[in-house]
Amino acid sequence: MKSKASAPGKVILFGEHFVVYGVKAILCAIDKRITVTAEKTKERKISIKSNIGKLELEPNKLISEINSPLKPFYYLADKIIKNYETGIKITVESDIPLGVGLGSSSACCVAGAAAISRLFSYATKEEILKLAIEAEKTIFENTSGADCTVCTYGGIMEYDKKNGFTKIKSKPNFHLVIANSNIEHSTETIVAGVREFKENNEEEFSRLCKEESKLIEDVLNELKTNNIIEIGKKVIQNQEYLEKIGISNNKLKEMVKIGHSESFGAKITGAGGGGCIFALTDDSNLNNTIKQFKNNKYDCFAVKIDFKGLDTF
Ligand SMILES: Nc1ncnc2c1ncn2[C@@H]1O[C@H](COP(=O)(O)OP(=O)(O)O)[C@@H](O)[C@H]1O
Ligand SMILES: C[C@@](O)(CCOP(=O)(O)O)CC(=O)O
Repeated sequence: MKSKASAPGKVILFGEHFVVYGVKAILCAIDKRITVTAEKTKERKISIKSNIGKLELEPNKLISEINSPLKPFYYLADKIIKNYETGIKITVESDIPLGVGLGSSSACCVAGAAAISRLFSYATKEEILKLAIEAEKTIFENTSGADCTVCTYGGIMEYDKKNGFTKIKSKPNFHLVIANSNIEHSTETIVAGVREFKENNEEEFSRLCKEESKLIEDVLNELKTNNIIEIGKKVIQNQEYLEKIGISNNKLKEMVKIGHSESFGAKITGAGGGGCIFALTDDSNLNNTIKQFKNNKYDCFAVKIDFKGLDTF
């Protein structure tokens, strides 16, 4: 018997970095997925195969001793097979580029938790989310859980540190054109850089947090009526705030400019310093926005918001 599950990636639409200091952020799931297949094996081993490599180990190893990007899967399999006399084989298929802020790690943890646990018993989405966050902590100890939450439930969510997650009811029909800078970035290093900026510019940073909060409230209002033109203006404004805190660079600025030329607005998504930007479009300017990136030799692809979240089959 095989158990299969897939989970979407995500983008941060608004509020990255400021969210670390208590401001709300808005995230959405995207229609690019990771699919995980799990099956029981007679031999008591955990074997994992993915496009990024392979791992085969006995159960009961210490997670801290495993030096592999596949360790979240090992963590999940080891935990779940503890009470059973079985081995497990896991296969990962992905259409989410890795390490550029599009939530590949959360999609892996959510799809992995669902595929592996449902091989043995029915687990609710809440239980799967809890397991997925534990697995993600084997890579990022300080994860807020926001990414795994949006990958599990799909749609658009607001999130803040104090109040957690609230699903946003509207179902906007926009397309996001995502362009990849192909510059690797470390979220941790960039978050530390922003902390330094904050410490050296307390007043300015506090003002920017207030402006970002106001911007997010405006976006939440505009989302009720799907006002893409106004939302696009907020995208541009949010990018200005991100520039001020120093997470942009010449390449990202150029990409934002290209994205902006035909769309309603473009900004960095995620930590910055590298990774991706998105341009907000609808049917009227989607193709021209893609054309602009392609003419300038940038990798890009269009996504829509995923309203399904975790899927098991
Ligand atoms: N195709 C894949 N196969 C196996 N693991 C993956 C895959 N894609 C992502 N991962 C997991 O997610 C981690 C990447 O996480 P991260 O650098 O945060 O990227 P992202 O920003 O895409 O989430 C990898 O180290 C690995 O643990
Ligand atoms: C910069 C930050 O706000 C988001 C980081 O996003 P990502 O890892 O690039 O998806 C950090 C955080 O919220 O923990």
